[in-house]
Amino acid sequence: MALKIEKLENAHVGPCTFVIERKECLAISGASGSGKSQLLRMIADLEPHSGEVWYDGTPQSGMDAALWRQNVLYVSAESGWWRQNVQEHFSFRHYSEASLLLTELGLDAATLMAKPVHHLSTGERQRAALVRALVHKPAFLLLDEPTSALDEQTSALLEQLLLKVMQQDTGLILVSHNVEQANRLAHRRFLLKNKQLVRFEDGMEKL
Ligand SMILES: Nc1ncnc2c1ncn2[C@@H]1O[C@H](COP(=O)(O)OP(=O)(O)OP(=O)(O)O)[C@@H](O)[C@H]1O
Repeated sequence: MALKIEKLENAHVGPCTFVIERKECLAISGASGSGKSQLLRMIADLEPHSGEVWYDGTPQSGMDAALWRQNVLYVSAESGWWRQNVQEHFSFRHYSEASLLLTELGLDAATLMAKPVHHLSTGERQRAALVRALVHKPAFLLLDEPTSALDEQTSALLEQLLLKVMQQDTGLILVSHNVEQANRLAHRRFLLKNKQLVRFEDGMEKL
């Protein structure tokens, strides 16, 4: 039950090759513009690329794109919303689970669900976007700076939730500038440098 990334490459990043198992967290850091988001977006099949990604033995090129993105789900730091109110982005069958998750993230679920998206704060929108992804129970979750708009206390709630999600069989690829957060969550850390992923441990590049 793994996601295998093989020689994945576009003009901005790669070729990158690595494997991540479910229940595992792999953190990627790197300078602004080094290609972290591009890498996640290629893995989620949201950017043209060469190379291949395999999900539990099935290649990305052999799976319907919508199904792929449900299993290998990218959550951007700046989420897109397409309807007026938050609750319109959740199907009825996901509503109670979404409410529980929003509460775990320190939000008043009923109030937030009823709000127009454009009335949410940046941090509220960021948490709601994560919940919108989690209700689909992805096998692998690709998180792009998931706490960039959150205070320390709320970030801790989100990290607790991510640990729980991992225990429930989801693999995480976490892009984060927050070293402490990467150390708390990740089993392995990588640095993206000169378009390549370099193993990174104890603040040192590992050859
Ligand atoms: N749609 C696009 N068209 C052209 N170039 C792009 C596009 N998106 C990203 N790039 C370029 O690709 C490179 C990598 O961008 P990317 O967003 O992956 O960086 P990042 O490491 O995630 O940066 P940050 O930490 O600032 O979010 C940058 O040079 C960026 O300008």
